[in-house]
Amino acid sequence: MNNQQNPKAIIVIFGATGDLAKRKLFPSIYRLYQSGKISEDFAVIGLARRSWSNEILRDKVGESIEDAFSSREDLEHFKSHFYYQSFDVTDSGSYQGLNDLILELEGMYHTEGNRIFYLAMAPEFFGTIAINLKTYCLKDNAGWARLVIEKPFGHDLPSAQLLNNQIREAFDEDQIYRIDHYLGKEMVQNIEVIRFANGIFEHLWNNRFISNIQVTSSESLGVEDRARYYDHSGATRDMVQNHMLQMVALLAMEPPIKLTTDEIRSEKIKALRAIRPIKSDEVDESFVRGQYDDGVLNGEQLHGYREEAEELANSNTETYVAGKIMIDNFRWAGIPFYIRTGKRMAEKSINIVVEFKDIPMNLYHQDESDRNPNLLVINIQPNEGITLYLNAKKTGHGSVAQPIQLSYNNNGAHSINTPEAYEKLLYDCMLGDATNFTHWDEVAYSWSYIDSILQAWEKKEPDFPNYASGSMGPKEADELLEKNGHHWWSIT
Ligand SMILES: NC(=O)C1=CN([C@@H]2O[C@H](COP(=O)(O)OP(=O)(O)OC[C@H]3O[C@@H](n4cnc5c(N)ncnc54)[C@H](OP(=O)(O)O)[C@@H]3O)[C@@H](O)[C@H]2O)C=CC1
Ligand SMILES: O=C1O[C@H](COP(=O)(O)O)[C@@H](O)[C@H](O)[C@H]1O
Repeated sequence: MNNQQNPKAIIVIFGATGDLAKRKLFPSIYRLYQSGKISEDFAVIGLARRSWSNEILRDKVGESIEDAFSSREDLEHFKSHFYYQSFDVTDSGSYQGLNDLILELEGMYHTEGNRIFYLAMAPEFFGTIAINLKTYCLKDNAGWARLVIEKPFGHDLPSAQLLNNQIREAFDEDQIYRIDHYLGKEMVQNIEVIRFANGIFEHLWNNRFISNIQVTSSESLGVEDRARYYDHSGATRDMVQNHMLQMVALLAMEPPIKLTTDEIRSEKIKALRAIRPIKSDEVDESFVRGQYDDGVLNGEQLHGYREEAEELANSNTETYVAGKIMIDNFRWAGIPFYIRTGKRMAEKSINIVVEFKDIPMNLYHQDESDRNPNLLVINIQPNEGITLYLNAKKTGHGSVAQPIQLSYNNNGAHSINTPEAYEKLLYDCMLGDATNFTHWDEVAYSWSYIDSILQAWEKKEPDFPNYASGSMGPKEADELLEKNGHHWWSIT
């Protein structure tokens, strides 16, 4: 890892006219600039087919950071670092022109040959771009070259493997930065610190003391204007294969021997490898899928998924998934990791609940139903913080125990913090720190796990829609936990 604090680089964004660039990348680069993390020595080249000019790109950049800039002068100066080139990634002639522009800007901005190629485009282009960058010697320069790849990384294991082979023809594994923006979220990064910097937790972090772990990422938004992508993907590929399994890996992994990229990744890989594969005839016992119907959320009447766009009218794509993941290793044997994620649910919330086992003889709660197990809750979004649920004496009532909460609130400047996550990850990439990016082996184990679930589902037509917009998902997701004597904890 390079410890240089003000990295210098040319950032080339493939797909600069798109949604991701506008909503996440431009604001993130601005915040890095504003906070002094990148100095004057950077330039951004935006590429896409439409015939924009530098001025048009700069205007768009300005619009995307409208609420954030500190002064007009500062904004104009920042925007002047942006350059646009009309570019078709499938046209080899374009790459020579890009090379010329990069060389010119490297001279102007003294970026020492450091280059980031950020692929903010549909994944079918990733392989072509990577190979062309090699063919036209764009990656063989005096400084470092890094390739940032957006999700989805493939559609299943074979397509991900194919894509990876194409990319690896041009770039080494340590030059590839596969983005999972959940790994840039402050409280997701906090999981390791909470676990490995606190004796009270790490000693209890196993199947002797933990009853179950629940990971929820619920969204109140629906499919919005991403129907074409989403209907081809569904919640399992969109959220479970990456974000949800990454959080499970961080919760389940063994302590790394050092806080280095390789050691942390190696422990995450081992955790993912230990996930028990699901046999196709057992999928229904462990996984539940759903699709949202119409319903009411915050007083607003909402359409069901199939009414959101014409092409969704007969869709059987799942917008909700809940599952029970078992990890077959010494630490976790027998302990379920429950996950759930879905669109158009009652609220936007990402949280982790670690439910501890009860003590052998509870003197204060003899009736099973009125026990309050100790919980460790990690709130990731929109609230950021940690809460420990304990039992303490009820004041003035003899020996009556009541649940209390010890809370730490980390809510800072960012409540809905996706751009902030991108900002951190982009900076990590500039520093050469790949810890919070996914290694190919993590991607491969995750696909291999979910492929069997998806294949089983493909064979059976679902009974959709099966949950109301504004609810917490289908009732089968509650039954999934009830079978084991558990229930979802409702945490806000
Ligand atoms: N948007 C989001 O919130 C998220 C997006 N992602 C991923 O990021 C990537 C980009 O997504 P998003 O920005 O939403 O997609 P968009 O469809 O909004 O943008 C696609 C971009 O690709 C350009 N493009 C398409 N074909 C070509 C071509 N042949 N040559 C050059 N440029 C081309 C388009 O510009 P033009 O038409 O001018 O050529 C446009 O700039 C995808 O992989 C997506 O899955 C991941 C997480 C979240
Ligand atoms: O990757 C994705 O994530 C978002 C949810 O991200 P969050 O940071 O707001 O939790 C999801 O809406 C989208 O469908 C998916 O592609």
